Amino acid sequence: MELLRIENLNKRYYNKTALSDVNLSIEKGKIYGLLGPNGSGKTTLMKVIAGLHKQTSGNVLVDGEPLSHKSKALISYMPTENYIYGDYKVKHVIRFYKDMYEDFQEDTALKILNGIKVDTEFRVSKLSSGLTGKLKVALALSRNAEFYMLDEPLNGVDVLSRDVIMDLIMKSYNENKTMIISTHLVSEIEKILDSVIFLKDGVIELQGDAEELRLSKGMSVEGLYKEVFRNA
Ligand SMILES: Nc1ncnc2c1ncn2[C@@H]1O[C@H](COP(=O)(O)OP(=O)(O)OP(=O)(O)O)[C@@H](O)[C@H]1O
Repeated sequence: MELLRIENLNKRYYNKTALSDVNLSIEKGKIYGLLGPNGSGKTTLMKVIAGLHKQTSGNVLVDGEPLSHKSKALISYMPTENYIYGDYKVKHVIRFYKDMYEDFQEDTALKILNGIKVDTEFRVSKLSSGLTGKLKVALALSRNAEFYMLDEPLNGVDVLSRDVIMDLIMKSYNENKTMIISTHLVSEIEKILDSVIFLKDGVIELQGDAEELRLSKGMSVEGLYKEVFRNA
């Protein structure tokens, strides 16, 4: 069943075209990889879907309806930038999320943070970049949302932390949840993706089922990515 439909979406910042005639259908219960190099438009696309940027033209429909307060509440969006106030202790961030989001599950957050050894008495500014990355993902996944968008969750964290983050994503996923994960670290993320979207200079270059693409093209998604973006 379709959760999100994007029709003829264009986004321009002044004279820069960030997204050009994007058409997409996102089905419920799947994990999508939004893959592309720096500047390809991944963050812009997520911000438009999250309702944080207004498109220049085109339609974004969630459950068949244009973006609204109601549809935005279904989406748990993790921005790529470090948005958490550094002077807060982790426990204050949790309180903030609890106040901010009706679907935030404090017990889940505390369990995840305990499991990944993030002390809630710690100040956010004192966390390593690996722990900050894990905290951001843990907060986004602790919302009982229908639709998760994680923008570059593997960026700036070491290889071991990447494994922990992927494990968190897989443990919180179930067939009632839909996820879009953006990254340029394709080899790491490939194994958890059902479907892939290649974005190049604001244009969807390729999209499809990850397994079907591997079979039809005779290579991994990473191999395909390198082929498509080699001259980007
Ligand atoms: N606020 C803005 N004003 C002007 N141009 C912008 C703005 N935000 C993004 N852009 C431009 O739009 C294009 C797409 O940027 P975007 O951040 O969406 O790409 P991205 O794939 O997420 O890249 P990255 O991985 O570097 O975050 C880039 O050329 C970028 O410079």
